[in-house]
Amino acid sequence: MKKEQVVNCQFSVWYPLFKKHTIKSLILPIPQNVIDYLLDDGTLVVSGSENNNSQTQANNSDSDEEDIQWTDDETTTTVTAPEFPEFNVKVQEAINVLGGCIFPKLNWSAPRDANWIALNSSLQCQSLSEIFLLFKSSDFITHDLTQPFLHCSDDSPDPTINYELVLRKWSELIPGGEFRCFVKENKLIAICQRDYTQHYQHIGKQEASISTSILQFFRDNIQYQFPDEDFVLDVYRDSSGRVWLIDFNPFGEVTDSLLFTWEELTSGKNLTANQTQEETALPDGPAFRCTNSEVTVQPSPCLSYRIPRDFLDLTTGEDAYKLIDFLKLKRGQQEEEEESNEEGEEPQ
Ligand SMILES: Nc1ncnc2c1ncn2[C@@H]1O[C@H](COP(=O)(O)OP(=O)(O)OP(=O)(O)O)[C@@H](O)[C@H]1O
Ligand SMILES: [Mg+2]
Repeated sequence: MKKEQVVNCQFSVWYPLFKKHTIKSLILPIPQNVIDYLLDDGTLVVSGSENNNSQTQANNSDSDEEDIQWTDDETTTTVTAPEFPEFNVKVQEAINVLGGCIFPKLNWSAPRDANWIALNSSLQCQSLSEIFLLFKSSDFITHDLTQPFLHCSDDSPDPTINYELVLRKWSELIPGGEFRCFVKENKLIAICQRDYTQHYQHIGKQEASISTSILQFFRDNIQYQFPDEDFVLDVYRDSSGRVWLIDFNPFGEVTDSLLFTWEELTSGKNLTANQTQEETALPDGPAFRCTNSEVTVQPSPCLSYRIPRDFLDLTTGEDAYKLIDFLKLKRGQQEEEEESNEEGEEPQ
């Protein structure tokens, strides 16, 4: 994979070319101080909300009246969230233009690994502070900011990247309608169900018509129009059968090959489909793979980014037995420590 391929998959490169086939979106350049804030590990406090300010002021006036000294601990420092008033206004205006609810991305990635941290467990945002919370919690966003050219084979210096906040109008996409398409030398060679962790009955049944409509969409609107000849295309087939463009990704290791392997895709050899495809496959059409039965259902790959279930149960206090186990464990540890302290004492 070449650095130029990665550059070409940035949202602001492809969006102007394919605007009418995808979800309405707005792109805002990100100021350097905001990038610094996103990269700063220490500042977990989330800024960007005017509501936060007014709340803090109200609290301050309360405490003035009562004159309570909450803490005199010298080690306690108050971390205040940095504010970006101008950027905040621009983002809020853009969110309003897009109908009030948006899906946020950086040049390439969405914070898919961080949705569990959001109050609604979703990537739907209505303000900059919600976007910041997701971005600051996401390894995928950090990847875009720190190593966008990982796995590139050319030694040339890294191209300069202008970071941009992409705001996409929120759309309720049904996971069973999403497909990833692999394009090599301008030929659509493979199509895969995007959410391969689940079995969707309709996909297996409608394989031929899904394949035909995606191939038609590709030929009419994408082929020879993207600045590269190798790329990965994500599409959505809505309930009326219309195909929409969702995203472009580099043709290489950084992109998840789902039910195919990169070896198969790059060599083009053994690029066979599901066994069922034999009767339905288009001659010379793309190989099509989907999850065929409940047996092959897998856990979501993003689950590993979440905090362990036990932590969650303990913090919510929902599982009393886990709390008891935890306290027993703690007591056991204390007793062990006390014993070892006693043993370690030197006779006088
Ligand atoms: N506008 C939108 N509204 C709601 N959900 C969306 C929207 N755009 C994308 N999604 C959902 O989010 C998922 C990820 O979106 P997208 O492909 O843009 O992210 P990505 O970071 O590029 O992912 P990948 O790393 O797999 O390429 C999509 O599969 C879709 O389910
Ligand atoms: Mg993508």
